[in-house]
Amino acid sequence: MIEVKSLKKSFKHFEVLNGLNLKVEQGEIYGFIGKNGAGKSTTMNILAGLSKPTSGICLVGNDDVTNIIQPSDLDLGYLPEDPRFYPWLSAYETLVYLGDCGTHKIKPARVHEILEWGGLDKDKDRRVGTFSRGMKQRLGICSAILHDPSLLILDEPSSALDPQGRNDVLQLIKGLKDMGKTVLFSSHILNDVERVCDKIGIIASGKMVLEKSMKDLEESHFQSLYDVVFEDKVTEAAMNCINSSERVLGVEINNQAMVIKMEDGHASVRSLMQTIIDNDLKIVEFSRRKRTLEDIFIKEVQGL
Ligand SMILES: Nc1ncnc2c1ncn2[C@@H]1O[C@H](COP(=O)(O)OP(=O)(O)OP(=O)(O)O)[C@@H](O)[C@H]1O
Repeated sequence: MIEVKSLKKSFKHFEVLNGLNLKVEQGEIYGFIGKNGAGKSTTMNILAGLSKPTSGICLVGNDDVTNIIQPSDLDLGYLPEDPRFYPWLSAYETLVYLGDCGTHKIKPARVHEILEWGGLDKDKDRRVGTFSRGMKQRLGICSAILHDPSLLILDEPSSALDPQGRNDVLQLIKGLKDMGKTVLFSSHILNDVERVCDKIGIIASGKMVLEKSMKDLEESHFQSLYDVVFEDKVTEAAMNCINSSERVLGVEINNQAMVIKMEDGHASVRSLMQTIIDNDLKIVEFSRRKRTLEDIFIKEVQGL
């Protein structure tokens, strides 16, 4: 759906994108993350046909956006970082107005359908100037989807919102996937990205430093550390037994909670379990520690 290769963009002598590669498959929710000023909006503006790259390939669907003359010809919906609306118009009037602007003339029935989908049907006659940030952001997503595009590019759709507002927006993003849409969205809130994305891309120093599906990421970022909580305090003898058992590299204990560092490989857990059973220790919790997206993000952008 989106294929970006060796994308470069400079503002006068200031190089923001320095050979960025990015690939979004059809039907995917893609989380685009990076530090402030990393170049996320710059990339998204180019993809939406709103800005020209210095060089590189940028395909969106069947269109080469580097040559696009009229951005509204593209089969995509775009939500800018800070969407603005006429405060004196109601939500309904806003969508009717926007629906009348482009090449597609949107019918009132579609406006009602989209307002209902965005959870704004009850507030459709209220002036947008009285809307909360969360409502404005939902209206922004409704505006982006009004003409039923295949791809949605959403610049920080949830970042300025409270937990309820973020949850509402994330639910809408999931709803877009259920409709078969492809979504590329940027965010600073890594927890939001983890909740809804199929794939993530981390941009740093003008390049993509990591691009992986969440599934691959989860598998490759498991650590060989196990957190075990026992029902009773572990005796020194039992602890020594675990510590000296096959494939255990180290043990830390704090009352009933133990952190066990193992050699890599699935067989390790079986031998650890056997040692625990042999020592007649009752387990309350047993989990493998995973690096969070935040750990991964910090590691990838560190020192660049
Ligand atoms: N029109 C412009 N002229 C000059 N510099 C620009 C222009 N647009 C963006 N920049 C600069 O390019 C860099 C990347 O900006 P961009 O908005 O793409 O970053 P971002 O990753 O979206 O950041 P944020 O998360 O803060 O929104 C920034 O240093 C910004 O100041």
